[in-house]
Formats: sequence, structure tokens, C-alpha cells
Amino acid sequence: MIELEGLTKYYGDTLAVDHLTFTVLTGIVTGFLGPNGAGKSTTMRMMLDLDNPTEGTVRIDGKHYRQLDDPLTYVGALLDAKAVHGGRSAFNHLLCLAQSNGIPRARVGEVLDTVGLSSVAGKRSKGFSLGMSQRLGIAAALLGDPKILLFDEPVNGLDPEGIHWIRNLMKNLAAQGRTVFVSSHLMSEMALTAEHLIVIGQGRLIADTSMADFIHRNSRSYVRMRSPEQERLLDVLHGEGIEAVAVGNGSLEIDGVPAERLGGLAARHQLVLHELSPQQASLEEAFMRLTAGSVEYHAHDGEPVTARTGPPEPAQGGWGADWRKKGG
Ligand SMILES: Nc1ncnc2c1ncn2[C@@H]1O[C@H](COP(=O)(O)OP(=O)(O)OP(=O)(O)O)[C@@H](O)[C@H]1O
Repeated sequence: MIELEGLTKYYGDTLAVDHLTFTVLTGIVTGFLGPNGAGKSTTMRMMLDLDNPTEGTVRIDGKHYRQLDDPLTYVGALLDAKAVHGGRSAFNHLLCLAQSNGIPRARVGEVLDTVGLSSVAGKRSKGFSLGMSQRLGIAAALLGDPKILLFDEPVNGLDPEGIHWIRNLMKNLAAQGRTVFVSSHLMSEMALTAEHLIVIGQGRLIADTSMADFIHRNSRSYVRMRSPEQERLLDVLHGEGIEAVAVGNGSLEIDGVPAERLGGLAARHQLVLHELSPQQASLEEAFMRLTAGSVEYHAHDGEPVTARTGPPEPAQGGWGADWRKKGG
């Protein structure tokens, strides 16, 4: 497992990572989420000893990265897909890595096959699309058959088939008992991939939670009803002790009551309905609310403006509890 303790990084006056303490467990995919500029890449670079922490430590199975024997066979990482020698073919790029790390040549063909690049193995990587470069970066991460894998925004540039593929790859790697730590700024993507979530904003830990718990807290199910006789519908609902919230465009939102019961009620009172639909609130919205105070840039009248307005509030266990305020 990977353990971070008080990990902190300043770049000049910029505090990129602010006393991060968390543990990444083995055998599951852990999603590392945060808005742009939250400090995800900086944290991952420090995990790999590519950047020195200003304070704090990272331990990999109890050791510092530089104390690992044959690090490529211990930790595989994809940080920047375009950081390859463009003049080399995909095969030669991987072969150089293999040879300098004591990894058998046969492994190169295997990983090229795994990532679906065998047919372009002899082509120079400078001609690769971003999606192909991501696949090459993933091949390099897998080369040493490592127990721990770090992926920084691996779905960037991938088409839907590629996204589906990498999702399954990460889950399979975790199911084989490996530690898989993957960063993203897309909650919806992580919801389909990760079992555990670490959320940061402005370098600080905002949440460390299982995905199931996050979904449980934030997936609000409700029913939307719309009727040309809204007043009468409200009277009927209130008469049954059902609370409804008017959300504009003539719609009502009702929590905790099945659509079947609401439809039956409307029928019994001969109410015309234009809509009766079960709804699921999006996890992306919950994530945006959670990190709202910590996004580095907000769109404002079409102009990006710096909006670092103090630290985000730590999660108090009831994130998203304010959803009702949204619609009134
Ligand atoms: N080498 C550097 N020199 C100076 N500032 C840096 C450097 N690297 C990162 N930063 C700053 O540190 C902060 C965190 O950046 P980082 O790239 O780690 O965030 P991120 O969460 O990975 O963002 P993104 O999702 O946009 O990649 C940002 O304010 C960034 O501008």
C-alpha cells in the first residue's frame, strides 16, 4: 500500500499540496479526484520521487520510492503520455525501458498486445494520437508487471471504446491484487471505476471515503411530477402527508415516495399529469458542490478569473445535504 503523511509541496509561494495524509489500499481501484490545479499531479510526482516534498513523507509498502529495488517492477506509472522520445518506435521505446530495468525483451510484445498497439509497434511515437500515446504510456507502466500502478488522467484523449477498455483494465489489475491509484477530474468516470475515493481541493484533503458511501450519500432519488392543475395536486399530496418542492417550469419534486403511489393518487383524484418520472441526481453535481470552494479558475462572464478564496470546508459527513436549496 501507499501511505502519505503530512505531504506538503510549495512552488515558491504557491502551496500546491497541503499536509495530505491518506492511505491507498491494495486490491482495489482508488480514484484521486480534484478540480484542475488541485494538486493531483504534484502528489503523484512526489509518490514517484520525481519531486521533493517540502514536508511530509510517502511510503510504499513502508519504504521510500528510492529505497525500492528495481522500482519499475514495483511501481508502474503513467503521468504524461507525451513524455516519450518521439523519434523512437513504440517497440524501441519499451525495449529501452525494459533493457535498462532488467525486464525480459519478450515482455515488450506482451504489453503492446495488452494495450492494442501491436500493429503500430514499429511506428514512431511522434505520429501517435493522444489516445495512442496514452496506450503506449500504459504499456510502459505495465512493463515491469508491478504490484502498484499510478495513472494520471489515463482516459484523456481516449475514445469511448478506449475508455471502456481502460476501465476494465484497471478493475482487472485491482482484482489481481494490485494497488491501482488513478487521478481524474470526472466524478462520473470514477463512479464506474473506483471502489474508494480520495478527493482533494487546493492541495487539501476534502474526502477519503468508499465509493459506495459517496453514492449512498449523494445519489438522491426522487420523482418529478408536472400537472396543469398544480395547486390541486399539491393539495392532494399534502393531504397524504407528502412533501413536494416546486422547482420552476411547473414541476414538483418528491422525495421518498415511489412513482407508482404518486401515479395512483393522481388517478384516484382524476388529476391530469404531464409528467411522472423517477429521477436520479448526478454524482458529478455532488462532486462539484463538494469542491466548489476550491476550483482554481471559475468561468466569469466568459473570462477565466483566479478565484482562490480561502481553503475549502472539510466534509462534515453530510455532503450534498443542501440539494434542496437548489430548486427552492
Ligand atoms: N512545476 C511547477 N511550478 C510552479 N507551480 C506548479 C508546478 N507544478 C504545479 N504547480 C502549481 O501547483 C498547483 C497544483 O498543480 P497540479 O498540476 O498538481 O494540479 P492537478 O490537480 O494535477 O491539476 P490538473 O487536473 O489541471 O492537471 C497548481 O496551482 C499549479 O499551477
